[in-house]
Amino acid sequence: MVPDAAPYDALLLVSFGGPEKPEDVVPFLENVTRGRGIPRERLEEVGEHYFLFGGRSPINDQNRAFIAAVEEDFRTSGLDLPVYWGNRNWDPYLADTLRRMKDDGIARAACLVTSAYSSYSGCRQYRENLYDAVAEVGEGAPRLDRLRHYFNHPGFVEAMVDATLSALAELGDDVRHDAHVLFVTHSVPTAMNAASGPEGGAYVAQHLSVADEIGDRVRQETGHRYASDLVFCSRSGAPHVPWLEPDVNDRMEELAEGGVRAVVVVPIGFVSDHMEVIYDLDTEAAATAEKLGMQLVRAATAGVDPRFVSMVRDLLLERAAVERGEDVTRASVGALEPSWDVCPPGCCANQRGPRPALCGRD
Ligand SMILES: CC1=C(CCC(=O)O)c2cc3nc(cc4[nH]c(cc5[nH]c(cc1n2)c(C)c5CCC(=O)O)c(CCC(=O)O)c4C)C(CCC(=O)O)=C3C
Ligand SMILES: [Fe+2]
Repeated sequence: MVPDAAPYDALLLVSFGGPEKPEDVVPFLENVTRGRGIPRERLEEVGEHYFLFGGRSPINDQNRAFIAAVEEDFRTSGLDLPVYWGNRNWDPYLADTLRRMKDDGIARAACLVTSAYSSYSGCRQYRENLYDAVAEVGEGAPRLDRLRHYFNHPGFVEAMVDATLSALAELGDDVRHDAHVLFVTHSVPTAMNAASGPEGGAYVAQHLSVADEIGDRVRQETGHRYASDLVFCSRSGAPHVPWLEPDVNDRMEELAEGGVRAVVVVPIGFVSDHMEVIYDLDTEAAATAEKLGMQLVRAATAGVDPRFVSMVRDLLLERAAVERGEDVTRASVGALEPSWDVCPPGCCANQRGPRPALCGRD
C-alpha cells in the first residue's frame, strides 16, 4: 500500500543551525543570544569552543546526513514527499526556505524540530520563529504543522537503549558492573523548566521518563540495574540566575569521591553530535574523567539510526491521518502519554512576554 501523506506535500526539518567557518562564529553567536542576556565572558568562552573545532559546528552536516537518510527512507517506503530544511540561527534560514517552498508550490508542510522535549528553547521559541518566517514570506507561504514531541517515541528511545548498551560493553570488564550511568541534557534556567509544557515541569519530567525507560530496558538486556542520575551540561546565563543542576562534571567529582570508577554518559537531550556533545561532553567531561582517574564512555546520539530515521515517517503519517480525520494509534514508550499535536495555551511560555507563535492554541 502506498503511504498517504495527504494533506501534506512536504516535510520541513526545523533546526538550530551552526557556524561553518571561523568568520561565521561571532555573527552566529549574536544571532543566538540576541535579547537573551548572556554575559560577554560566556560568549567569548563559547566562541573558543567553536574555534577549537576550526570554527565549524558539526550540526549542519549532521542535519544534511539526517535529511539524506529520511529521503532514502521515504523513497524505499514509496512515500513521494520532498524534504526541506530551515534553521533558527544560521543559513539556511527558515524564511529563505519557506520562500523556496512557496516557489516550488508547496501549500502545506509538516515540521519536525530537532529538539525532542518541551521547553521554551526547544519548542515555543521554534514556534515563534515559524510565525516570524511565515510573516516575512507573506502571501502564499506554506501552512505549517509541527509534529509532536518524540522523546518517548520508540524510534528515539530504542536507538538510545542500544547506544547505552554499546557504551557499557566498551567499559573494562573490571569496572563495568559498578559503572554509573549519567543521562545528560542541556541545562536550562529553573524558571524555564517550571514553565515548560502545559502544566509546567515537563522538561525534567520528560527526561526522567526517558531515563527510566532506558534503565528498565538495560536491566532486561543485561540483568543488572545500573545506578544512574539525570545531569546537565552547557549552563549559560548570568551567574545569579538558577539553572538546572547538577552539572555533569560536578556529579562526576562526587561519584569519584564515593569510589565510582567508571561512568557511561548518555546524551538523551541531544539528537546528534553537535557542539554541546563534542565539546561539553567529549572534551570537557572527558577531561574531568581523566583528572579523576575514571573511565568514561559516551553513548552515541540517535543521529541516523534507522529507527530514529523511520520515526519521522511514522510521525508524519500519523499526523496526516489525524488531519484527514482518521483514528490513529500513537507509538510511545514509558510512563508519559504520547505528546499533543497542537500546543495547549500557555505551553512553554515565553518568560519575556507573549509573542505570536504557530502550531499552538495561542
Ligand atoms: C534546551 C536547549 C537545547 C536542546 C534542544 C535543541 O536542540 O534545540 C539547545 C540546543 C542547542 N544550543 C546550541 C547552541 C547554543 N545555545 C546557547 C544558549 C542557550 N541554549 C539553551 C537551551 C538549549 N539549547 C538556553 C536556555 C540558552 C541560553 C540562551 C537562551 O535563553 O536562549 C548558545 C549561546 C552561548 C551559550 O550561552 O552557550 C549557543 C551557541 C546548539 C547548536 C550547537 C552547535 O553549534 O553545534 C544547539 C543544538
Ligand atoms: Fe543551546
